[in-house]
Parts: sequence; C-alpha cells; structure tokens
Amino acid sequence: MKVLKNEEMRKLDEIAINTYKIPGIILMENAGISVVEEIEKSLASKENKKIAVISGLGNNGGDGFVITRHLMNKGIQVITYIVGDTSMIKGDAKINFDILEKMKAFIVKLESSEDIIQFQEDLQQYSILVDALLGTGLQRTVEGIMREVILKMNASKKEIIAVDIPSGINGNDGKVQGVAVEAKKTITFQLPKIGNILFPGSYYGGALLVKNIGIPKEAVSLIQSKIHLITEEVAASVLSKRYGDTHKGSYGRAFIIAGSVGMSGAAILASKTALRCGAGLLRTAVPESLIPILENQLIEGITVPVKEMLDKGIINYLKEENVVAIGPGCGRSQEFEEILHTVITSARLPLVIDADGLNLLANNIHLLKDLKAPCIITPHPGEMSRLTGLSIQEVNDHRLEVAKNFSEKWGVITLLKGARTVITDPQGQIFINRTGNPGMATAGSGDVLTGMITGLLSQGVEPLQAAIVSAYLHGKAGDRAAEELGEYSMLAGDIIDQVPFVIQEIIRA
Ligand SMILES: NC(=O)C1=CN([C@@H]2O[C@H](COP(=O)(O)OP(=O)(O)OC[C@H]3O[C@@H](n4cnc5c(N)ncnc54)[C@H](O)[C@@H]3O)[C@@H](O)[C@H]2O)[C@@H](O)CC1
Ligand SMILES: [K+]
Repeated sequence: MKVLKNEEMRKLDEIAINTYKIPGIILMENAGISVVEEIEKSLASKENKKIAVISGLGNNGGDGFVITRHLMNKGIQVITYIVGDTSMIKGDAKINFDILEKMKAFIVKLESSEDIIQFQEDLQQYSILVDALLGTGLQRTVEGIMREVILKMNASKKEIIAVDIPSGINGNDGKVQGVAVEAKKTITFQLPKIGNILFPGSYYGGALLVKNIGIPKEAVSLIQSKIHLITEEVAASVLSKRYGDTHKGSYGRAFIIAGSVGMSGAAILASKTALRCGAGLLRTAVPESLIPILENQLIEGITVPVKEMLDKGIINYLKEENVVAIGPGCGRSQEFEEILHTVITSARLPLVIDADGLNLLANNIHLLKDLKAPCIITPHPGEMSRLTGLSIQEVNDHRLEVAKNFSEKWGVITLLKGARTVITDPQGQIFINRTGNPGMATAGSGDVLTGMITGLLSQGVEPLQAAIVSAYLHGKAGDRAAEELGEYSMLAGDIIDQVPFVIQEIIRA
C-alpha cells in the first residue's frame, strides 16, 4: 500500500477532481461519512452519547461539518466548535458550513482566551471529541488559540477520534509541530500519510483505519510515490503453500557465520529461526569452542568450526549454499574480518550482514563497491551511525532518507531497525513496517530477524521481498509474544516460538 506525503495527497485529490471529474464535495462527503461510521462504533458501548466536533477553517474542518450534519441526522447530540474566524471558511468547507447554519446546528466559536476557559469546562460533558482542526494542510508550528484548544482536548482525557491525521502532526514526517492531538483512533482517507505511520505521529494517532473516499484506483496508480506500507497481502504472496512433491533440497541451503565466546546465543537464535522459517538445510559456522553448545541446543542444524572454513577456502566452502549470513554475536576478530572481506568481494550468493558484521564493515565500507551478489544489511540506528558517520539522533530524525541514501550509494538493501523498521533498495523504493512493539527491544531480537531473512533467502525468495516479509513476520511474531507474555517479559526466543503460528495464520488467510 502506498504511503503519501501531504503534497502527493493533494495531487491525488486534484486528479480525482480534475481528471476524473469527481466533485471535491463528494470526496468530503465520503470522508465525513467514513468517520461517522467509526464514531457510531465507539458510541455503541457508551452511555453518554454527546459529541463535540472541533473544526478548523480548512477542508479538515469541512470534514468535521459533514460529520456534524450526519450525526445530527441520526439524532445524536452534537456540538461544533470552530477555531478561528469563520468568515475565512471557503470552498467545499464553506458549503458544508452554510448547511449547518441552515440546520441550526449548535456552533460555538473559539476566538479568545475566555472562550478557552469555557471550552475546557464544556469538554467534561462529552463522550467523544472529534478532531477536525488540521489535516494535511498543516503549515507551521501550532500556536495561540489553536494550541490552547489542542492542549485542553488532550487534558480532558476524553476519547478523541482524529480526522485524517491528529492535528499538529506533520503528514510528511510524523513530527509534532509544537503540539498535537492525542487520539485513540485516526481515520485517514484513501491512503495513509507518512505522518500516520512514523513515530511520533503514529503514537499520537492511536489505532489507524484507512477508508476509501471514492477516488478511483486508476488515479491512485498515477501517484508516483516510492514509499509503501508493508501489508499482510505482501507477506501472503511470498509465504505460499508448499507443493507436495518437494524435498529438503527444494528449500535451499543456508549458511550462518556467527557467535563468539559469551555470544553463542546469537548463533543459536539466528539458526533456529532460519530453520523455523523453512530453510531446507542449515550449517552454522562458529568458533570451535562453541560447537558443543550448538550441538546441544540446535539438533536440527549442522555446526562447523570457522577454522575449517578458513582452511578449506571460504568460497569453496560456500559453493553449495544459497545464502550466507554473517554477524550475529561474532565479535570483531581478525578471522571474521577476513571472512567478511572475502564473502563481500568474491561470493556469488545472497549475503546478509548484521550486528558485528556491520561493525567490521564500518571500517571497510568501500568493500561494498566490490559486491558480487545482492546484499542485505540490517543495522540498528547505532550501527547505521557507525556505517554513515551520522549521529544516532540524525539517523533517527531522518530514518527514511538515511536508509534510502545508503542503499542508493552502496547498491545494497538496507533494513534499518527501530520503531517502524524501514527497508530501502538501490532503486530508491522505501517500505515501512508497522508490526512490532517495544517489547522487541530485547537482546537477541535482531538475531531472530537475521535468521528469518536467511531462511527465506535460502528458499529462493527475492532479497527485497525476503527483507520486507521478514520485517513484517518478525513484528507480528513479536506482537503475539507480547500478547502472551507482556512487553516487559518477552524474550527473543519467545518471538521464535510464535513464528510457526504467524506463518500458518498468513498462509491460511
Ligand atoms: N478535496 C480535498 O482536498 C479533500 C480534503 N479532505 C480533507 O482536507 C484536509 C486538507 O485540507 P486543507 O488543505 O484545506 O488543509 P487543512 O484543513 O488541513 O488546514 C488548512 C487550514 O489550516 C490553517 N493552518 C495551517 N497550519 C496551521 C497552524 N499551524 N495553526 C493554525 N492554523 C493552521 C490554514 O491556514 C488553513 O486554514 C485533509 O486532511 C482531509 O481531512 C477530505 O475532505 C477529502 C477531500
Ligand atoms: K485532524
């Protein structure tokens, strides 16, 4: 599913209106009705049915006027608050405002500090507040009366339903422009905006619902957005049902280079996950002293000593493999550095680089110019900072751009971890994942992700698809683990335990 910037959404509206001749007022009507449906659902469980619709002067406010009308028609008690000078209302919003006046709707204007004092008192009587102040037309820091209104709405602790995007959140990047509405639910129109998906906007928006407002699919295809939200359909298209007449060779061979003294767990977690994700055959190369531990913990996999790999020739040793992953818990030894160097510059099979593999890479980043095969890197913001020389703050502030620039510069698929994992490719495409939770910020969680990507690659899944689907699966398995065990207590191993259920769920759906 495409994710749009404010100006792309405006362009889409324009195409619908000018090329497909759908009057803007119809789009506004559909938008308002789609919110009313959700308000009714929320209202069903409430005794107090009184609603406040808090509108601005633009088209987001116009949606609010449509909402008020439909609620009134349904016999629901609704009061409209308008922030600003109502003589400034124009176009479709004005038509809907005039209708409300003719209907003798209860309208309160919020223009002064005294109005705000009364507004704050009033808020206590409502069951739901509808936020129709600012949408994709947000232009500057929210100040003055608008700021006061938003602060009072949040302080009221009432259930807030946001129209299109929480007011004060910038649709282009999810940042708070001074202050923003904290909604329980957001109904966004036609396609999500970046601000609905990225943090902190996503946090302010609560549960996100995307509603069709009648814009033709053909119009959507004319918008050249390179940003996509990863959906379950994408995962389902990759995790298809297996054919009956297959054998373990049909699902490929995976090779993981991982582990060091004190970090055998990373090798075990990555390896177990690769098998759980369907790799036909798995070999894990670890320092010799770790072999007894792995043999004990990983009975389905084959364990080999790193030294044997070096003795027999790295490339020769990998010749039967379909994928090689390097990094989980491997430390920064010279042995691993040599392996990484050789694999990057000479191996002709998909490569996944994670954790210490990335730290080793940071010293020799130019090696990526010699890659002979597709490569996926999976840094967290700290590792990305080492790879790029940017600060962690800079990486976090510009996640999409940083990942995209890295992919374009070095010709790799970048999976930048963190709240809202971002995957980018050398062609400038950006995929954002929405599954997952803060409980996944736990030791070993990244090793599990590496195992997933490796497992899928071994089965011949395209590298970009493998990264996208793994991010989705990883988050979904993490969400199930959090449901069962809570975000505080869940461990990386618990994420692996949920993988079989998540895969089955996706295949059945
Ligand atoms: N045809 C369309 O364009 C449609 C638009 N829709 C709605 O319209 C919204 C976009 O409408 P607009 O482009 O009119 O923009 P908005 O309604 O989001 O905001 C524009 C208004 O807010 C003011 N404003 C901007 N930043 C402000 C700030 N920081 N503090 C105070 N005031 C500020 C502007 O001066 C203007 O009056 C969407 O989010 C959606 O809700 C929907 O009705 C569907 C159809
Ligand atoms: K809004």
